[in-house]
Amino acid sequence: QVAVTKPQVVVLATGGTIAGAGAAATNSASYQAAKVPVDKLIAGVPELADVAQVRGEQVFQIASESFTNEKLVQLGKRVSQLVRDPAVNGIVITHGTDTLEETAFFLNLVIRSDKPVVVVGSMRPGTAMSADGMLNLYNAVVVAADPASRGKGVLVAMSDEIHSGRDVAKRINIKTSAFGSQWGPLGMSVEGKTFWFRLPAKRHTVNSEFDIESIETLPEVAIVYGYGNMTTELYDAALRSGAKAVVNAGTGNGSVPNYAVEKLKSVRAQGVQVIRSSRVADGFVIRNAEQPDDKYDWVVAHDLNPQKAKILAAVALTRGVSSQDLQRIFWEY
Ligand SMILES: NC(=O)C[C@H](N)C(=O)O
Repeated sequence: QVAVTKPQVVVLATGGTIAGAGAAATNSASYQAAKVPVDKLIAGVPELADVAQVRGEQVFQIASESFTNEKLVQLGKRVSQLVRDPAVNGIVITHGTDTLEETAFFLNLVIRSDKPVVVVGSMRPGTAMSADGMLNLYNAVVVAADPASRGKGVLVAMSDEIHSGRDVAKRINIKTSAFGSQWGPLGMSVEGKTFWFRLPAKRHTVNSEFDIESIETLPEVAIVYGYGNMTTELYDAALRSGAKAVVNAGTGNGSVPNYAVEKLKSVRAQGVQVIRSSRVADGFVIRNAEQPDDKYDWVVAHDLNPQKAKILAAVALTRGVSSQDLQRIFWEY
């Protein structure tokens, strides 16, 4: 009998609700995130051994709202190291769901490998009734172990769906079906198998011009939320914070109130990039509509939500790009 070696999958644990614990089985929303260590998470799903040779590494133990740029860079460098190990077939990252879409997009931009990198979280702690973490983790390992997942960019496995790390966003915070993609999921995982329906059209991972190996820090990028009767002093605060770019999470098509235009022009005049994005959940900003972006030398975020636009701007600005180049990057990634 020939011994069949299973694919090697490394689970990098960072905390979140998937590692959370509550006082009672009825506590689906009140619990402490980032409590359960990675080995216990893996041991909790013995079926993982049918899919892959799985080993865990505890990178952080935090709720994802506490992720910082330093932690993003540290995690990215560890992923990059592991994917260059010929013995490793795929990576799973367990992560809190609050900023999961930011980390997944960041890795999608800077990991230069076609090996599957899959980010996963849960909406209920493992101690709750109908906890979703076990199946999500199982599905994530299935996706990471499957050669069919290669070359599709960083993926997110949540609630049986496989999403592109670029498109996916947390859309509701009280349901297990919390994540969705504006342009639909790429596929599904069902009973240990993956099913694919579409591919990402934007540049990612192996085709990216960015590489975590040459990134040591990320510049500050601030988001200013647009609303009726908004306080334009928020832009001043962004400048004081040392931001190299300001993402305007504008109303509608990234619109800017008439009383805020001069302020934003002065932000740009001080060498800070201005990126028009939309506060609409599935927003899509058209260049030179609402505001004359060519004239003001502003950039539009295309279909990226403000927090994704922040990630792309931070990665692009590690290179000190011009506003024209920044706009090209926003069309291409
Ligand atoms: N569902 C979760 O994971 C929420 C938690 N606050 C986190 O992002 O870590």
